Amino acid sequence: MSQVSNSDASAKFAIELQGVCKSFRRTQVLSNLTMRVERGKTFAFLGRNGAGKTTSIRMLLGLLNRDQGEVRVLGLDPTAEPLKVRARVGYLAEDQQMYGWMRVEEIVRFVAPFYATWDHDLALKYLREFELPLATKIKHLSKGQNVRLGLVLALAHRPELVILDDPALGLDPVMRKQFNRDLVTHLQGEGRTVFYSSHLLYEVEPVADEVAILDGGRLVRQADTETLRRDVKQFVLDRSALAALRDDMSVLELQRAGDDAAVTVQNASAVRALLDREGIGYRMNDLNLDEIFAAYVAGKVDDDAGARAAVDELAPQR
Ligand SMILES: Nc1ncnc2c1ncn2[C@@H]1O[C@H](COP(=O)(O)OP(=O)(O)OP(=O)(O)O)[C@@H](O)[C@H]1O
Repeated sequence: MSQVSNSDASAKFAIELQGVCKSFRRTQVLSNLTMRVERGKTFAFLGRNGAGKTTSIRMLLGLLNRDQGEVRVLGLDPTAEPLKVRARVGYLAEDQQMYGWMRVEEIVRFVAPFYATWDHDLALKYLREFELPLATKIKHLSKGQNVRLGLVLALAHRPELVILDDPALGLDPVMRKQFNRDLVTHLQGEGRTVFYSSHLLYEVEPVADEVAILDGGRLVRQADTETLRRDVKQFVLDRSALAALRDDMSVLELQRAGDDAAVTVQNASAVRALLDREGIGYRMNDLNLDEIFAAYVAGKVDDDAGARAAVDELAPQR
């Protein structure tokens, strides 16, 4: 089993979780979560509501203790050194509430002293670029302006790692797009690591280098986006051909389409080679990340045995 890093300066990974478990009372919320985020990457942390994303993020920030396992953020244990971690991390919470009575310019001055590395000129630059009115009280900002202000406060101390917890929650589709554009413009390409949690895959698809899919507190897949697109495909083939593939498909989802079966697999090149070898006709469909995400979290197939049972159910009886 690999070990987590112990030196912050040399840590290759901005985030490392090793065998992390967490329960609230008797409910297990995270089960043996192991995940690594390389520095400089934009990493999408995906899961449906309640999958355990916020719980994981609270651990990364040292706000919550794990029951088991190891956590390192920039090489530091956030439970042991929460302040050191917070000084180097920018954090934007979902639905972040700020002091409504403060003016934009006041909250920037209020937050600045918490960070030794605060760059006031940078804060002003972001405020200008995001067209945030300095003299307006926070309670009078629109939702979109509020999220952008949160981003300014999360970025102006030039953090090495930025953690965004469903940041675009509650924004309309146009604002979400704009927010992602802001993100790309201001974060990517500066060597920063961005850890972006969301339950909307299409939202992060254009910006993510790598994706982790969390389902019911378990990591079901971590891969770079290109690999996911290459490996996960849908095959449409005659149901009678299913039996030949029964033991060699890594099935995520299986649907009947008349006499055909539509099978989403996570080992497309192997399945393709097998079908070609067996002379079985098929159509192979590319999937977008939304469809891939749905196959992992909504597909009825949990494991190899489940996949075989599903194939048997769908294959025509002899
Ligand atoms: N303090 C707590 N006490 C009890 N249960 C909790 C607590 N915090 C979270 N949970 C439960 O843990 C599970 C995971 O919650 P979490 O907020 O981490 O999910 P999430 O993936 O961030 O979901 P969302 O997208 O809805 O924010 C949920 O079932 C939630 O009800």
